Amino acid sequence: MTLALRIRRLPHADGLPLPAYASEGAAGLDLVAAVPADAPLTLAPGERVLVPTGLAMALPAGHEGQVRPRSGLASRSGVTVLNSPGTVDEDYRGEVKVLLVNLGREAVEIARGDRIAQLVVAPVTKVTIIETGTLPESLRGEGGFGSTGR
Ligand SMILES: O=c1ccn([C@H]2C[C@H](O)[C@@H](COP(=O)(O)OP(=O)(O)OP(=O)(O)O)O2)c(=O)[nH]1
Ligand SMILES: [Mg+2]
Repeated sequence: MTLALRIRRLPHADGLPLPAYASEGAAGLDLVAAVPADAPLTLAPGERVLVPTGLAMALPAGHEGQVRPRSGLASRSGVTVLNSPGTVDEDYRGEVKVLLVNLGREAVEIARGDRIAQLVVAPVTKVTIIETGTLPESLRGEGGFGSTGR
């Protein structure tokens, strides 16, 4: 099934490709950096930066956008999405931005049009909160954080 994703291009995304699936079966739409052509970003080791995509969107009802790292960029240079997976809410109409962090040992340059992350559109399950004094029993109980062994 294919849903429509309405995207508004902001002026600084002029001439850049819209998010696109890199292959027929790709799960994520690649997002590109909408930084000025004459002012690439340089990410020093340990530095983080909010990178503009130049795009605003209206996600399909009942869906979110997950901003995820690209494994190639991460393995090559150590650059990943700091708040991974970032959450784009269905009702967000501002510019989608990508919070990159350089976990590598060398500075990395991010130029206009570089594919920096990918957006996975996923259904959201909504719940109704019911406060209660007792929870249903379970086999696991309160065991967690390694309780089943290494
Ligand atoms: O990687 C991200 C994460 C978030 N957002 C935008 C869309 C999202 O709908 C909004 C809020 O994100 P989130 O709820 O993660 O941030 P918050 O710190 O809780 O801010 P808010 O108080 O605005 O919800 O910021 C992005 O553009 N990129
Ligand atoms: Mg929030």
